[in-house]
Amino acid sequence: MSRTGEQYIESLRDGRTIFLNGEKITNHVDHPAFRNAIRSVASLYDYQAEHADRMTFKTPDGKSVGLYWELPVTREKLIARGEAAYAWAMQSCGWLGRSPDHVSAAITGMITHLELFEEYSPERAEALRNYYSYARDKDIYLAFTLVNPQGDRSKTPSEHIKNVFHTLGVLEEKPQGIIVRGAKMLGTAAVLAEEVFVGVFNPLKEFVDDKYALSFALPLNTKGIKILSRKSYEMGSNKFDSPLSHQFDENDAVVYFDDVFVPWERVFIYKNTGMCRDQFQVTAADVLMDVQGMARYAVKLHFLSGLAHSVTEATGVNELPAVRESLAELACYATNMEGLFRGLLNNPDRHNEYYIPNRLQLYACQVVLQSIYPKVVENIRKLSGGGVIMLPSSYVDLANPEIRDLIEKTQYSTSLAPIERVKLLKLVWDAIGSEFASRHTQYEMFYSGAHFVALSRLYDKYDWDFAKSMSRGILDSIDVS
Ligand SMILES: Cc1cc2nc3c(=O)[nH]c(=O)nc-3n(C[C@H](O)[C@H](O)[C@H](O)COP(=O)(O)OP(=O)(O)OC[C@H]3O[C@@H](n4cnc5c(N)ncnc54)[C@H](O)[C@@H]3O)c2cc1C
Repeated sequence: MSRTGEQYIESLRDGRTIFLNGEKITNHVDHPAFRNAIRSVASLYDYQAEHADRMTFKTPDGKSVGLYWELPVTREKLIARGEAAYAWAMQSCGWLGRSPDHVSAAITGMITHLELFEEYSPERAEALRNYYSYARDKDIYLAFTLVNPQGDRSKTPSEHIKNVFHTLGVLEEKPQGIIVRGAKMLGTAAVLAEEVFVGVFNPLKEFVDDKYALSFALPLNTKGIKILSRKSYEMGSNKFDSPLSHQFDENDAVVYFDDVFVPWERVFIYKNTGMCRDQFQVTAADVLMDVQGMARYAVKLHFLSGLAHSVTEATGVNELPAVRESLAELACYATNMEGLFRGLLNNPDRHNEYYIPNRLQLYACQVVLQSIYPKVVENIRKLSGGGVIMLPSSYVDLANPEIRDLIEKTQYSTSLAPIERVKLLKLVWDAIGSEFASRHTQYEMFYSGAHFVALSRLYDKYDWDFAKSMSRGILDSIDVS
């Protein structure tokens, strides 16, 4: 049997250091800022255990673990991994960006290109291979921190001369490992996960920035790791008023490494800028990871399309031609993303014995994904009008007979009873207008890198010669002599 939600919850009682609202949190598992999101993840593990036949596979020593750890040695295995990601995404309607199938898939994607690590360093390759087996067999939930804190983006980390450990770097090398100090910008789900995987996404200057060119993984309760949580959207919420924030606020945090010891067996890249780049841009880390990203996004767009349709039914405008067009646009985005996701699964490349989604197609998906999300939100805002604001202050209003009577009179709809109308519009606001919603827009726009980075990756990978060959043919056929 694969791990259960309860086992996952117990594993989080590990004494990690989290700061929130001026306090060090002692029991984050039951804390009102995090407890529901943790239980939402737990329910994913329960779902996985209940549907083990299509969500898990057996490790060499017979344990059942999530398909995201499986090496895609056949096309069918790649498709099964995608379907499992889709099934998990359906459990949160796409609102859990960093479910446990995200970073685990990145590590699996590094293993498909293990020769790259072996060429670089047999010791580091062995560390990665052993870590993969360890994390897979325990079905560990990982967060990751790849991006350096912004500081001054016109400078590389070593050029921050007044604060050289602003960005995480090596402080000291020891016989048994290294001591690291400094911050990584954001660890989404760092309060929910069991371990953190560290790498580098930003460009580094070879030789100049070597001490920042690291990759390693550690349990989140390791001495010296400090998780600085952003504001919790779950805290103080309730399911009636904030149905999404209440259960799916996966949290984001600055992760600070306060002189943390990393044993060599957990170090995968040490002082090598090129490997830090190749870890995500040459191996299948990003493409396998984004099988989850694209599945989740397609599900989320379907959810948002349905929500928009429900709003227009509630306000009686759904059959107006202009409204049908707006709704069709949403359906088009959702259907296109579904197609792009399925294209990734069904049109793989081969590397060694592995079936790997096509990198150019993934890059194109990321560019489209980042661009359309704000448009989707704007579209639903337009369709919703002021209805998402004309709402009772909280569920407590319903307990007061005088206010409830007024709510029943004012929340009129031909398709919904007044309280149902309120419930629907509160859900819409939490999806498109609340602080939780706004963070989601930022997430979709940035989680795979800033837009200019996504465009640049696509530019570099695209087959311009093929594209230009057609016009070349026409141009060459024009004889001006
Ligand atoms: C909600 C959320 C969750 C996240 N979770 C994680 C996580 O779990 N792990 C993780 O590692 N990272 C995470 N990130 C970080 C994410 O990967 C970064 O936001 C992303 O890589 C962009 O980097 P940045 O935010 O530092 O933007 P910057 O690099 O500072 O760029 C900001 C803007 O400045 C402009 N700009 C900057 N440089 C240039 C340039 N050279 N040319 C043109 N324009 C430029 C662009 O307009 C750009 O959009 C998360 C981000 C968000 C918003």
